[in-house]
Order: sequence, then structure tokens, then C-alpha cells
Amino acid sequence: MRNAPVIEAKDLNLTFETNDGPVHALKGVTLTIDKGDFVSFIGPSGCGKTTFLRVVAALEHPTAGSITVNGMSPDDARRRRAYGYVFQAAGLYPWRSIRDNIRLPLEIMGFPKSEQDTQIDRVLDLVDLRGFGKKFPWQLSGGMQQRASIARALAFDANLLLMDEPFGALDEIVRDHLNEQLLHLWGSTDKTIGFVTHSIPEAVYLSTKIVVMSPRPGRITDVIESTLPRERPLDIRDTPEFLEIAHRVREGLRAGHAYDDE
Ligand SMILES: Nc1ncnc2c1ncn2[C@@H]1O[C@H](COP(=O)(O)OP(=O)(O)OP(=O)(O)O)[C@@H](O)[C@H]1O
Repeated sequence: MRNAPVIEAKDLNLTFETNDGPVHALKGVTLTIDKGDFVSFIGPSGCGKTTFLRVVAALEHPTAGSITVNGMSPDDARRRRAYGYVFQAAGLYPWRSIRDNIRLPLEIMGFPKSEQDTQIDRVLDLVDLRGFGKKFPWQLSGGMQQRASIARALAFDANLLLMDEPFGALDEIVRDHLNEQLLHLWGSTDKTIGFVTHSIPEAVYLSTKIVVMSPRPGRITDVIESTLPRERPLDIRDTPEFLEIAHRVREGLRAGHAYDDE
């Protein structure tokens, strides 16, 4: 039997009422994300990428339509710690060491101290930061800080990782390296990942599924199932298959803009 989807959204709408009138952040969003999928959301500013992740995380609530996370409401999933969330800025507390930053959600959840330490060691290994636990955030490079923030999101071993442009502020070489590491991490666990990006190559390199969105109202214009193998060396980006998918993403983004002009 097929497993229940990790995320199932049906005809989701979310309208923010603002002083300047209603903002249709999401309109008619229907999407299924299965266990083990790596799904990227790509589209111009304001197309609702962050809003969709926030709905999954129960930080916003839809105005209409339905959504389940692990087969339950986002609020229930949140109470059961269904996901880890990685923000664009690493958001580490400067007065806490890397270990103690990662410890924070575990403390809040009431894990016993010995288990906290076991989990911290496990995730520091996963993001390749073993040996840096005692450092403070300002002693680490931007890329390392971002890895520490991924470790924090992984600490309680949720099956779903929501990542909102985690590498947007990093230079290209560091970003390439983190993309490789993230793929490796995803490949070595059974996690499902929802990943927001503005970069076509990043979306194509990482994803099993690419969701192309467009603004006003925020909606999905294309969903592309990747034909690339799960094992992806960086130079896969020069292959015809890769370029073909990138082309389709670009076309989807263009079509969204054309709609915008009407
Ligand atoms: N709390 C809010 N109140 C009012 N409007 C909001 C709120 N949050 C988001 N919006 C609006 O909803 C729309 C979608 O925003 P969202 O942040 O989801 O877009 P995005 O695709 O993630 O953009 P970016 O790439 O710039 O992060 C935008 O027009 C935004 O201004």
C-alpha cells in the first residue's frame, strides 16, 4: 500500500487582509508531497513560497481549502514536532555555543540531558561540524553557521525539514558545497524536504519535484518531476537532462510573468 503523503494540500487559499486591501498570497494550491521527496518551491518575490511553508508549519492558517501534514492537521503535526524549520538567516543565539544552540529545541521539549547530548553529537556529525560544538556562532563562517542551523532543525529527528532559502545569502562556491552536503544528508536519511529558492540551478540540482509559482495571486504554474538520478555529482549540471529541466523551470517562470501582464 502506498504511504500517506507527508503533505497533501487541496485547493488551498490564503488571503491576508491589509490596509491596502486583500493580498491573495495563495490561490487554488493543490499539491502532494510524498515521503522522501525533495521538493523545491521557486518563483518571484511575493508568489507565496514562504506562506506555503508557514501554512505547513501551522504558522499561518488557510482561508479556504484543506491541508494535512503526516495525515493530520498542521496544528496537530506541529504539536507532535513533525518538522524542523531552517530560516534564511541562521538565527543562532550569539551567547550560546553551537552545541547549546542545537540543544535549545531539545531543552524546550524536555529531553533528558544525556539524550540531548547524544542527539547533538549525531547532528553535528551529520552536518560535518564535529569538533565545532564549543565554538560560538561568530567564530564560524556563514556557511558553517547555516549548517549549524540545519543541525538544530534536525536535532529532534522530525521526518520533514522545511527550509526557507537557507543558502540565499551565501556565495556560489559555498552554496555549491552546501547543496552537495544537503543532498548527501537527504540521501542518507529518509527525510522529506520542502525547500524555497530563487535559483533555478539550485532547484534542479536538489529536487525530485520542482514547484514553479507565480504571484498576484500566488499560485502553482507547473510541477516538474525530475528525471535525474538521486545520486548527483555537481557536474550533472552540465548534462542535457539537467539543462532540459532548467529550461522547463525557466519557461514556467516566464509563463507566470506573462499572466501577470494581463
Ligand atoms: N502577514 C502578512 N500580512 C500581509 N501580507 C502578507 C503577510 N505575509 C505575506 N504577505 C504577502 O503575501 C504575499 C506572499 O508572500 P510570501 O512571503 O509568501 O512570498 P515569497 O514568495 O516567499 O516571497 P520572497 O521570495 O520575497 O520571500 C506577498 O505579497 C506578501 O507581501
